[in-house]
Amino acid sequence: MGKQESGGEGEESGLPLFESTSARFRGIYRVFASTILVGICLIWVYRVTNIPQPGEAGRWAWIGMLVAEFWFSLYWIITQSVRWDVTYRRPFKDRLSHRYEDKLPGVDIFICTADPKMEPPTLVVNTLLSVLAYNYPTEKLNVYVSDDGGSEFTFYALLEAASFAKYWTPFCKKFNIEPRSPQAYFALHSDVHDVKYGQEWLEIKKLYEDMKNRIESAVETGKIPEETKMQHKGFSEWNLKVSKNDHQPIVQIITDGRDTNAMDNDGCRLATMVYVSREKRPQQPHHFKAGAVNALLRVSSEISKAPFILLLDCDMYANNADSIREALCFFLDGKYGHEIAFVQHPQNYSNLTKDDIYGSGCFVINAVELAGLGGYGAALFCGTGCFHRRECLFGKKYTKDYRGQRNTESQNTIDRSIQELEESAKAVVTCSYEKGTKWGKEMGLIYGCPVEDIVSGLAIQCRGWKSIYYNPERKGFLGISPNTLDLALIQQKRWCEGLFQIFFSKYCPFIYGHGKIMLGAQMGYCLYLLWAPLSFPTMCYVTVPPLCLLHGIPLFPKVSSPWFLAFAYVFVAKNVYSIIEALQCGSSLKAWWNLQRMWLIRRITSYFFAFFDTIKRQLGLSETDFALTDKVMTEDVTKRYEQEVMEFGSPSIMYTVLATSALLNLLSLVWGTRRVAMDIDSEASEQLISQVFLCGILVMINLPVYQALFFRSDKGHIPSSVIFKSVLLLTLACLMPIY
Ligand SMILES: O=c1ccn([C@@H]2O[C@H](COP(=O)(O)OP(=O)(O)O[C@H]3O[C@H](CO)[C@@H](O)[C@H](O)[C@H]3O)[C@@H](O)[C@H]2O)c(=O)[nH]1
Ligand SMILES: [Mn+2]
Repeated sequence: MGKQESGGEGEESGLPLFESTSARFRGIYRVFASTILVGICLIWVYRVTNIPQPGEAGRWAWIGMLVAEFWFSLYWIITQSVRWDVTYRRPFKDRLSHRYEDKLPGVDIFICTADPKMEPPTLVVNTLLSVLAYNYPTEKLNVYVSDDGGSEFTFYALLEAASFAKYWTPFCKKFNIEPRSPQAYFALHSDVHDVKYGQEWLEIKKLYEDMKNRIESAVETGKIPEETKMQHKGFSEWNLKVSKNDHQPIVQIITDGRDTNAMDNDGCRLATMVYVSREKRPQQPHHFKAGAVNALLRVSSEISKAPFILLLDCDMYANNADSIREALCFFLDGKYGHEIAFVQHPQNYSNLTKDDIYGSGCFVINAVELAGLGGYGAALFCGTGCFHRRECLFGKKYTKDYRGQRNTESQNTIDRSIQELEESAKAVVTCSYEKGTKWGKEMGLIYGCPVEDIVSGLAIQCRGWKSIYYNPERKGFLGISPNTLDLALIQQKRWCEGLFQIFFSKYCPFIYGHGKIMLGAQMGYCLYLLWAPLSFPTMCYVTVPPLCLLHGIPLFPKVSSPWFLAFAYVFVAKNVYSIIEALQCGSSLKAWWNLQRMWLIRRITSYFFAFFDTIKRQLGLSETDFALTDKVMTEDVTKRYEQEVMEFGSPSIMYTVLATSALLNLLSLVWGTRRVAMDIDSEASEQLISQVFLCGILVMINLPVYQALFFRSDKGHIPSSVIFKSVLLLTLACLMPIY
C-alpha cells in the first residue's frame, strides 16, 4: 500500500478515505541499529575466539553463553523487521459521511462470552450497550452474543439490556457522551454536578443501577423473576436440562431490527439483537472461541448477513463512538479499500494500574511493533477489536478483479418470520453441522490452536488480502487485563504455546507465507511465534553467570579490555533506546522497569513451560486447551492490585523456578561483592566485575520476589512450600561442579 498518499483520484472513487504516513527519523534509527549490530558481531568474535581449552573449567558454561548470546542476537535482528518501516493510518470519516451517508452498509457485531462466573452478565451487558450506542444508524447494526456458558442468566441480562438500550442509546447520542459503556461512563463521571444535563443524567443512572441490581440479584439468588420468565418464550429452552457443556442449540432473536414499528425512546429504530448458544455435547470438540465465532458467522448469515463484522470479547467495550465509521473508511476507500480484509485495533485495557505492574500495557508493542507489521500490510489479527470483511472470513481468495461488494444492503431475510430465522439458525449451530465441511480449516477461524486469531489472520493474508493496523489517539476498545501474577502467567503461557505451535505447523510464516507476504512480515510474525525458545537463553543468562561467579570462573572480558566496550555498548545502547522508545509510547519509567521484570519472569516461567508443553502436544501427548481469564476478583486482591503489590499466593511450580533464580543471584551477589572487595587489584577480580554487576541488576529486578518470599504476610506472599523447594534446588545447584 502506498505511503504518504492513498486512495485514487478517479471520478468514482473521489478523495482518499484514509492516508498512511511513515514514522519520522527512520534513517537515523537505521544507522543507530547498525552500530548495535556491529557491537553484537564483536561480541560473537570475542566469544568464539576465547573459548576455554578442553579440560579448562567453565568451557561448557562459556559455550552456553555463546549460544545464548547468538540466540538473543538473532531475536534482536528479528525485532528490527518491525521497526524498519513503522506506518500510521488516518481515516477521514467526514469524507465517508459525505459520500456514503445514505448507503452505509450493515455491520454485524459479534460478542463472545464463555462463563457467567468468570465473565459476569453485567460485564457482557456493558459491552453490548456500548456497541448499540455507536454513532451509526441503529437499524443497520446487528449484535450477536455467543454464550459458551449456555447460561440463562446471560440470556436474562440481554433481555434487560434490550429494554434499557431504548433509553441508553438516545441518551448517549443526544449528549454525545463517551465512553458509552454505562459502567465505564458512570465511573468516569460520578458526580451529577459535573454534568450540564443533570436531570436526564440522574434518571438514566437510576435506570442503569436498577437494571444492574436486577441482573446481579438474579445471579446471586439463582432465580430469575417469574413474570419475566413468563413474558419471554426464550426461557423455555432452559426447561430442558442445560449445562455448560451439554445442551441443545439455542438461538433467540431478542429484538428484530427489521421491525419498523419497534422504536427506542427517541423514535429511532432498533438494532437486531440475537442470543446464540451453540449446541454442546460432552465428547464433541467445540474448539473454544474459534468454534464460537464460526457458529456466529453462520447464524449471522442466516439472519442479517452484513458485509462487515466487528469481533469483540465480552470484556472489550467500545470506547469511541465513531469506530465503525473509521473502519469503513479503510474498507470503502476507492483505491485500496477492496484489498483490505480486516482492520485491527490494538488491545488496550481499562484496568491498568499507574505503573502497569504486570506489564499488560504493551505500550511499545502497540505503538511501534504492530504498526511496523501493519506497514507491510500484514497487521496481526488479535481476536478482538477487529473489523472484518465477511467474505474474507469465509475463505474467499483475493483476486485482481475483485472490487468489493457492490450491493451492501442485505435483502435475503425480509420475508422470513422470526421463528423461521431462529429455526434455520439453530440448524447451523449443531455439533454435527461442521462434520465433513471446511469449517475450521479453510472457512472461518482455524481450529486447533490456542491463538486462533493470529493463525487465522495469517491465513487470510496468505490468501492475498491486506490488513490494516489502526491505533487511534482515542482508544477504540478497552478490555480487562489479568490482575494477578498467576492469571498473567497463565495467559502468557496459553499465548506462547499457541504461537510456538504455529511456528511448527504448516502455517509457519516462512513456509506458508513464502511469496505471499513480505519477508519483513514473515520475520515480524516470528517476533511473537518464537517467544517460547527465548526462554532458554534467558534461563542461561540468569543461572550460568551467578553460578560461575560462585566458583570464581570469569565469563566476560576485563573492564580494561577493549572487548569490554562491545558488551558495554550493546547493553547501554539497547537499554537506553528501549527506555526512550517506551517513554515516547506513553509508558512511565517505572512501568518500563516493571515490564523488564515481567519479561524476565515470563521467559523463565510461562515461556519455559510453554516450550515443553508445545513439544508434548507436537508428539500428540496432550490436547489443545483454552484457560479462560477470570475477570472478577476478591476485594483483598483488588486492593493489592491497586497498590501495585505483586500477587503470588499459589504454590505454583512457576514460582519455584522464579524464586530459585532470584535466590541464586542474591547469593552470588553477596559472595561476589565480598570477593571483589577483598582483593581489589587482582586480575581475576577485575574479570568478575561484570558478573557481579549482572547479578546486581537481577537482584534489583527481583526485589518484589524477595519481599514476597521473606517479608510479606498477606495472602499474596509466596507460600513456604515454594521457599523450601527453592532452597533445596539452590543447594543442589551450588554443589554442582561447573564444566
Ligand atoms: O470456549 C471459549 C473460550 C473463550 N471464549 C471467549 O474468548 C474470549 C477471550 O478469552 P479470555 O479468557 O479473555 O482470553 P484472553 O487471553 O484475554 O484473549 C486474548 O487471546 C485470545 C487468544 O488466545 C483471543 O482469542 C482473544 O481475542 C484475546 O483477547 C472471551 O470473550 C471468551 O468469552 C469463548 O467464547 N469460548
Ligand atoms: Mn480477555
